[in-house]
Amino acid sequence: MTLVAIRGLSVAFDGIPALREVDLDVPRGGAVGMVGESGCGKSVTWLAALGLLPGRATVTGSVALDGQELLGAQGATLDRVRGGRVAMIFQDPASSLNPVHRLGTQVAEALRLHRGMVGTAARAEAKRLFDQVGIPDAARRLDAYPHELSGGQNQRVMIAMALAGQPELLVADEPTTALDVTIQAQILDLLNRLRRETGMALVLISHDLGVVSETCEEVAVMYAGRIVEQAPAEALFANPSHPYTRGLLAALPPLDGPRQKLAAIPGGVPEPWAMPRGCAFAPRCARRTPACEVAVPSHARIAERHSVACVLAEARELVAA
Ligand SMILES: Nc1ncnc2c1ncn2[C@@H]1O[C@H](COP(=O)(O)OP(=O)(O)OP(=O)(O)O)[C@@H](O)[C@H]1O
Repeated sequence: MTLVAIRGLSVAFDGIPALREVDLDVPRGGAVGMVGESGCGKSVTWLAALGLLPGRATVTGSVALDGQELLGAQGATLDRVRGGRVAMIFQDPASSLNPVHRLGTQVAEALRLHRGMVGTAARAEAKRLFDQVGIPDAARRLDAYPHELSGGQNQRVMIAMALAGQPELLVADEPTTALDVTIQAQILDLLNRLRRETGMALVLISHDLGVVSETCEEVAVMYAGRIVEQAPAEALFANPSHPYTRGLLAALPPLDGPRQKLAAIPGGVPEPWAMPRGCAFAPRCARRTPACEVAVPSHARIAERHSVACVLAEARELVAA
Protein backbone atom coordinates (compact mmCIF):
# COMPACT_ATOMS: atom_id res chain seq x y z
CA MET A 1 0.00 0.00 0.00
CA THR A 2 1.31 3.42 -0.96
CA LEU A 3 2.26 5.75 1.88
CA VAL A 4 3.53 8.68 -0.18
CA ALA A 5 2.54 9.25 -3.81
CA ILE A 6 4.46 11.97 -5.62
CA ARG A 7 3.06 12.95 -9.01
CA GLY A 8 4.39 15.42 -11.53
CA LEU A 9 6.44 17.22 -8.88
CA SER A 10 8.30 20.15 -10.43
CA VAL A 11 10.31 22.91 -8.77
CA ALA A 12 11.73 26.12 -10.21
CA PHE A 13 13.95 28.59 -8.41
CA ASP A 14 13.42 32.15 -9.67
CA GLY A 15 11.73 30.67 -12.73
CA ILE A 16 14.59 28.28 -13.54
CA PRO A 17 13.45 24.63 -13.42
CA ALA A 18 15.43 22.46 -10.97
CA LEU A 19 13.06 19.49 -10.72
CA ARG A 20 10.86 18.19 -13.52
CA GLU A 21 7.82 15.97 -13.39
CA VAL A 22 8.98 13.60 -10.67
CA ASP A 23 6.70 10.61 -10.03
CA LEU A 24 7.60 8.41 -7.07
CA ASP A 25 5.74 6.04 -4.77
CA VAL A 26 6.93 5.09 -1.30
CA PRO A 27 5.15 1.95 -0.09
CA ARG A 28 4.19 1.73 3.57
CA GLY A 29 7.15 0.12 5.36
CA GLY A 30 9.18 0.01 2.13
CA ALA A 31 12.64 1.34 1.39
CA VAL A 32 13.22 3.52 -1.66
CA GLY A 33 16.65 4.74 -2.70
CA MET A 34 17.32 7.89 -4.67
CA VAL A 35 20.70 8.13 -6.36
CA GLY A 36 22.50 10.53 -8.61
CA GLU A 37 25.38 12.98 -8.57
CA SER A 38 25.28 16.20 -6.60
CA GLY A 39 22.71 18.66 -7.93
CA CYS A 40 20.40 16.09 -9.53
CA GLY A 41 17.40 17.04 -7.38
CA LYS A 42 17.31 14.30 -4.77
CA SER A 43 17.13 16.65 -1.78
CA VAL A 44 14.89 19.20 -3.49
CA THR A 45 12.31 16.46 -4.12
CA TRP A 46 11.81 15.93 -0.37
CA LEU A 47 12.33 19.53 0.72
CA ALA A 48 9.54 20.44 -1.73
CA ALA A 49 7.34 17.58 -0.55
CA LEU A 50 7.63 18.77 3.05
CA GLY A 51 7.23 22.49 2.30
CA LEU A 52 10.81 23.29 3.31
CA LEU A 53 11.94 25.26 0.25
CA PRO A 54 12.42 29.04 0.36
CA GLY A 55 9.61 31.32 -0.87
CA ARG A 56 11.23 31.98 -4.26
CA ALA A 57 10.76 28.32 -5.17
CA THR A 58 7.71 27.51 -7.29
CA VAL A 59 6.42 24.03 -6.58
CA THR A 60 3.79 22.28 -8.70
CA GLY A 61 2.40 18.76 -8.85
CA SER A 62 1.06 16.61 -6.05
CA VAL A 63 2.46 14.95 -2.93
CA ALA A 64 -0.07 12.81 -1.12
CA LEU A 65 0.63 11.27 2.29
CA ASP A 66 -1.94 8.55 2.82
CA GLY A 67 -4.16 10.42 0.40
CA GLN A 68 -3.70 13.79 2.15
CA GLU A 69 -2.30 16.46 -0.18
CA LEU A 70 0.78 18.15 1.30
CA LEU A 71 1.51 20.73 -1.40
CA GLY A 72 -0.17 23.96 -0.41
CA ALA A 73 -1.31 22.49 2.93
CA GLN A 74 -1.73 24.83 5.93
CA GLY A 75 1.37 25.49 8.05
CA ALA A 76 -0.20 23.71 11.02
CA THR A 77 -0.81 20.57 8.94
CA LEU A 78 2.77 20.59 7.68
CA ASP A 79 4.11 21.15 11.20
CA ARG A 80 2.32 18.00 12.32
CA VAL A 81 3.67 16.02 9.38
CA ARG A 82 7.27 17.23 9.61
CA GLY A 83 9.12 15.52 12.40
CA GLY A 84 5.94 13.60 13.16
CA ARG A 85 4.62 11.32 10.42
CA VAL A 86 7.61 12.13 8.21
CA ALA A 87 11.07 12.80 9.65
CA MET A 88 14.17 13.84 7.76
CA ILE A 89 17.84 13.51 8.70
CA PHE A 90 20.74 15.11 6.88
CA GLN A 91 24.38 14.52 6.05
CA ASP A 92 25.86 16.72 8.73
CA PRO A 93 24.31 16.04 12.13
CA ALA A 94 26.45 18.74 13.75
CA SER A 95 24.66 21.45 11.78
CA SER A 96 21.22 20.09 12.71
CA LEU A 97 21.92 19.78 16.43
CA ASN A 98 22.00 22.85 18.64
CA PRO A 99 25.55 23.13 20.04
CA VAL A 100 24.50 24.91 23.24
CA HIS A 101 21.84 22.45 24.42
CA ARG A 102 22.36 19.04 25.98
CA LEU A 103 21.41 16.15 23.70
CA GLY A 104 18.74 14.92 26.10
CA THR A 105 17.10 18.36 26.13
CA GLN A 106 16.94 18.34 22.33
CA VAL A 107 15.39 14.88 22.15
CA ALA A 108 12.98 15.81 24.96
CA GLU A 109 11.89 18.87 22.96
CA ALA A 110 11.09 16.65 19.98
CA LEU A 111 9.09 14.39 22.32
CA ARG A 112 7.19 17.38 23.72
CA LEU A 113 6.38 18.73 20.28
CA HIS A 114 5.25 15.51 18.69
CA ARG A 115 4.01 13.39 21.54
CA GLY A 116 3.25 15.90 24.30
CA MET A 117 5.70 14.18 26.67
CA VAL A 118 7.39 16.19 29.42
CA GLY A 119 9.46 15.71 32.58
CA THR A 120 10.59 12.27 33.70
CA ALA A 121 8.45 10.51 31.08
CA ALA A 122 10.24 12.42 28.31
CA ARG A 123 13.64 11.70 29.87
CA ALA A 124 12.85 7.99 30.16
CA GLU A 125 11.67 7.88 26.55
CA ALA A 126 14.76 9.81 25.40
CA LYS A 127 16.94 7.20 27.14
CA ARG A 128 14.97 4.38 25.51
CA LEU A 129 15.48 6.01 22.10
CA PHE A 130 19.23 6.41 22.73
CA ASP A 131 19.36 2.70 23.67
CA GLN A 132 17.36 1.82 20.56
CA VAL A 133 19.80 3.62 18.25
CA GLY A 134 22.79 2.01 19.97
CA ILE A 135 24.26 4.94 21.88
CA PRO A 136 26.35 3.36 24.64
CA ASP A 137 25.90 4.60 28.18
CA ALA A 138 22.68 6.31 27.12
CA ALA A 139 21.74 7.88 30.48
CA ARG A 140 25.06 9.73 30.68
CA ARG A 141 25.01 10.73 26.99
CA LEU A 142 21.68 12.51 27.50
CA ASP A 143 23.60 15.13 29.48
CA ALA A 144 26.35 15.53 26.88
CA TYR A 145 26.65 18.33 24.30
CA PRO A 146 26.99 17.57 20.56
CA HIS A 147 30.72 18.41 20.48
CA GLU A 148 31.39 15.68 23.05
CA LEU A 149 30.25 12.93 20.66
CA SER A 150 31.75 11.64 17.42
CA GLY A 151 30.09 12.29 14.04
CA GLY A 152 28.70 8.75 13.98
CA GLN A 153 27.27 9.10 17.51
CA ASN A 154 25.69 12.44 16.63
CA GLN A 155 24.08 10.84 13.58
CA ARG A 156 22.60 8.26 15.96
CA VAL A 157 21.28 11.14 18.08
CA MET A 158 19.66 12.65 14.97
CA ILE A 159 18.06 9.29 14.23
CA ALA A 160 16.81 9.10 17.83
CA MET A 161 15.29 12.58 17.43
CA ALA A 162 13.68 11.48 14.18
CA LEU A 163 12.22 8.43 15.93
CA ALA A 164 10.81 10.66 18.70
CA GLY A 165 7.85 11.51 16.48
CA GLN A 166 7.20 7.83 15.67
CA PRO A 167 7.48 8.55 11.93
CA GLU A 168 5.83 6.43 9.28
CA LEU A 169 8.56 7.61 6.91
CA LEU A 170 12.19 8.54 7.55
CA VAL A 171 13.89 10.47 4.75
CA ALA A 172 17.64 10.03 5.22
CA ASP A 173 19.54 12.52 3.04
CA GLU A 174 23.12 11.28 2.60
CA PRO A 175 23.16 10.10 6.23
CA THR A 176 26.53 8.39 5.96
CA THR A 177 28.41 10.60 3.51
CA ALA A 178 30.32 12.50 6.20
CA LEU A 179 31.25 9.32 8.08
CA ASP A 180 34.12 6.90 7.59
CA VAL A 181 33.44 3.56 5.96
CA THR A 182 33.03 1.33 9.03
CA ILE A 183 30.71 3.83 10.72
CA GLN A 184 28.75 4.16 7.44
CA ALA A 185 28.03 0.44 7.49
CA GLN A 186 26.91 0.62 11.13
CA ILE A 187 24.48 3.48 10.44
CA LEU A 188 23.02 1.61 7.44
CA ASP A 189 22.63 -1.52 9.61
CA LEU A 190 20.91 0.62 12.22
CA LEU A 191 18.47 2.09 9.67
CA ASN A 192 17.64 -1.42 8.45
CA ARG A 193 17.09 -2.69 11.97
CA LEU A 194 14.87 0.28 12.85
CA ARG A 195 12.76 -0.35 9.76
CA ARG A 196 12.19 -3.90 10.89
CA GLU A 197 11.49 -2.89 14.50
CA THR A 198 9.19 0.06 13.82
CA GLY A 199 7.70 -0.73 10.41
CA MET A 200 8.56 2.76 9.17
CA ALA A 201 9.30 3.35 5.52
CA LEU A 202 12.71 4.69 4.49
CA VAL A 203 13.82 6.95 1.68
CA LEU A 204 17.58 6.82 1.40
CA ILE A 205 19.18 9.60 -0.61
CA SER A 206 22.74 8.95 -1.72
CA HIS A 207 25.17 9.61 -4.53
CA ASP A 208 26.39 6.04 -3.99
CA LEU A 209 24.48 3.30 -5.79
CA GLY A 210 26.25 0.70 -3.64
CA VAL A 211 24.87 2.19 -0.40
CA VAL A 212 21.35 2.36 -1.78
CA SER A 213 21.32 -1.11 -3.31
CA GLU A 214 22.21 -2.77 0.00
CA THR A 215 19.39 -1.08 1.85
CA CYS A 216 16.51 -0.43 -0.56
CA GLU A 217 14.03 -2.59 -2.44
CA GLU A 218 13.29 0.08 -5.00
CA VAL A 219 15.71 2.55 -6.61
CA ALA A 220 15.13 5.80 -8.49
CA VAL A 221 18.11 7.17 -10.41
CA MET A 222 17.99 10.95 -10.86
CA TYR A 223 19.77 13.08 -13.38
CA ALA A 224 19.47 16.84 -13.88
CA GLY A 225 16.17 17.14 -12.03
CA ARG A 226 14.45 14.09 -13.49
CA ILE A 227 14.11 10.44 -12.60
CA VAL A 228 15.81 8.68 -15.50
CA GLU A 229 15.47 5.08 -14.35
CA GLN A 230 13.36 3.41 -11.70
CA ALA A 231 13.23 -0.27 -10.81
CA PRO A 232 13.41 -2.82 -8.02
CA ALA A 233 17.04 -2.83 -6.80
CA GLU A 234 17.71 -6.34 -8.13
CA ALA A 235 16.38 -5.49 -11.58
CA LEU A 236 18.42 -2.31 -11.68
CA PHE A 237 21.61 -4.24 -11.02
CA ALA A 238 20.73 -7.13 -13.30
CA ASN A 239 19.61 -4.94 -16.16
CA PRO A 240 20.76 -1.32 -15.78
CA SER A 241 19.32 0.34 -18.84
CA HIS A 242 19.95 4.06 -18.78
CA PRO A 243 23.50 4.92 -19.84
CA TYR A 244 23.72 7.12 -16.73
CA THR A 245 22.83 4.19 -14.43
CA ARG A 246 25.43 2.09 -16.22
CA GLY A 247 27.96 4.84 -15.68
CA LEU A 248 27.15 4.98 -11.96
CA LEU A 249 27.53 1.21 -11.71
CA ALA A 250 30.82 1.25 -13.59
CA ALA A 251 32.07 3.87 -11.14
CA LEU A 252 31.46 1.58 -8.15
CA PRO A 253 34.59 0.05 -6.65
CA PRO A 254 34.73 -3.76 -7.09
CA LEU A 255 33.55 -5.79 -4.09
CA ASP A 256 36.62 -7.99 -4.35
CA GLY A 257 39.66 -8.31 -6.55
CA PRO A 258 42.40 -5.76 -7.09
CA ARG A 259 41.71 -2.07 -6.81
CA GLN A 260 41.39 -0.47 -10.19
CA LYS A 261 40.89 3.00 -11.51
CA LEU A 262 37.19 3.78 -11.38
CA ALA A 263 35.44 4.41 -14.64
CA ALA A 264 34.09 7.87 -13.85
CA ILE A 265 31.49 9.40 -16.13
CA PRO A 266 33.17 12.17 -18.11
CA GLY A 267 31.84 15.72 -17.76
CA GLY A 268 29.43 17.03 -15.15
CA VAL A 269 25.73 17.58 -14.44
CA PRO A 270 24.50 20.62 -16.40
CA GLU A 271 23.46 23.64 -14.34
CA PRO A 272 19.69 24.25 -14.24
CA TRP A 273 20.05 27.43 -16.32
CA ALA A 274 22.12 25.67 -18.98
CA MET A 275 20.01 22.55 -19.67
CA PRO A 276 20.65 21.12 -23.11
CA ARG A 277 17.70 20.62 -25.41
CA GLY A 278 16.57 16.99 -25.52
CA CYS A 279 18.07 14.47 -23.11
CA ALA A 280 20.09 16.27 -20.39
CA PHE A 281 22.55 13.36 -20.25
CA ALA A 282 23.23 13.34 -24.02
CA PRO A 283 26.35 15.55 -23.89
CA ARG A 284 28.02 12.97 -21.59
CA CYS A 285 26.56 9.87 -23.20
CA ALA A 286 28.73 7.56 -25.29
CA ARG A 287 25.62 6.10 -26.93
CA ARG A 288 23.88 9.33 -27.94
CA THR A 289 22.12 9.53 -31.26
CA PRO A 290 20.90 12.61 -33.14
CA ALA A 291 17.40 11.92 -31.73
CA CYS A 292 18.71 12.44 -28.18
CA GLU A 293 19.39 16.08 -28.87
CA VAL A 294 15.88 16.78 -30.17
CA ALA A 295 13.38 15.81 -27.47
CA VAL A 296 13.37 14.87 -23.79
CA PRO A 297 12.77 11.10 -23.74
CA SER A 298 9.61 9.93 -22.03
CA HIS A 299 9.56 7.02 -19.59
CA ALA A 300 9.47 3.65 -21.32
CA ARG A 301 8.40 0.61 -19.33
CA ILE A 302 10.85 -2.15 -20.20
CA ALA A 303 9.67 -4.63 -17.55
CA GLU A 304 7.22 -4.87 -14.68
CA ARG A 305 7.99 -1.81 -12.43
CA HIS A 306 11.11 -0.98 -14.48
CA SER A 307 11.00 2.30 -16.40
CA VAL A 308 13.71 4.17 -18.26
CA ALA A 309 13.77 7.62 -19.82
CA CYS A 310 16.06 7.01 -22.78
CA VAL A 311 15.48 6.70 -26.51
CA LEU A 312 17.35 3.37 -26.48
CA ALA A 313 14.80 2.02 -24.01
CA GLU A 314 11.92 3.46 -26.04
CA ALA A 315 13.09 1.21 -28.86
CA ARG A 316 13.17 -1.79 -26.51
CA GLU A 317 9.68 -1.05 -25.28
CA LEU A 318 8.39 -1.12 -28.84
CA VAL A 319 10.15 -4.45 -29.46
CA ALA A 320 8.64 -5.90 -26.28
CA ALA A 321 5.13 -4.71 -27.17
N1 LIG B 1 17.54 27.04 -2.24
C1 LIG B 1 17.91 26.89 -3.53
N2 LIG B 1 17.98 27.94 -4.36
C2 LIG B 1 18.34 27.80 -5.66
N3 LIG B 1 18.65 26.61 -6.22
C3 LIG B 1 18.61 25.54 -5.45
C4 LIG B 1 18.24 25.60 -4.06
N4 LIG B 1 18.27 24.35 -3.55
C5 LIG B 1 18.66 23.53 -4.56
N5 LIG B 1 18.84 24.25 -5.70
C6 LIG B 1 19.23 23.70 -7.01
O1 LIG B 1 18.38 22.62 -7.29
C7 LIG B 1 19.11 21.59 -7.97
C8 LIG B 1 18.92 20.29 -7.24
O2 LIG B 1 19.59 20.36 -5.98
P1 LIG B 1 19.56 19.19 -4.89
O3 LIG B 1 20.17 19.74 -3.65
O4 LIG B 1 18.22 18.59 -4.83
O5 LIG B 1 20.54 18.13 -5.50
P2 LIG B 1 20.98 16.75 -4.87
O6 LIG B 1 20.81 15.76 -5.95
O7 LIG B 1 20.29 16.50 -3.59
O8 LIG B 1 22.50 17.04 -4.62
P3 LIG B 1 23.31 17.15 -3.24
O9 LIG B 1 23.67 15.75 -2.92
O10 LIG B 1 24.48 17.99 -3.59
O11 LIG B 1 22.37 17.81 -2.25
C9 LIG B 1 20.55 22.04 -8.02
O12 LIG B 1 20.81 22.58 -9.29
C10 LIG B 1 20.63 23.11 -6.96
O13 LIG B 1 21.60 24.09 -7.30
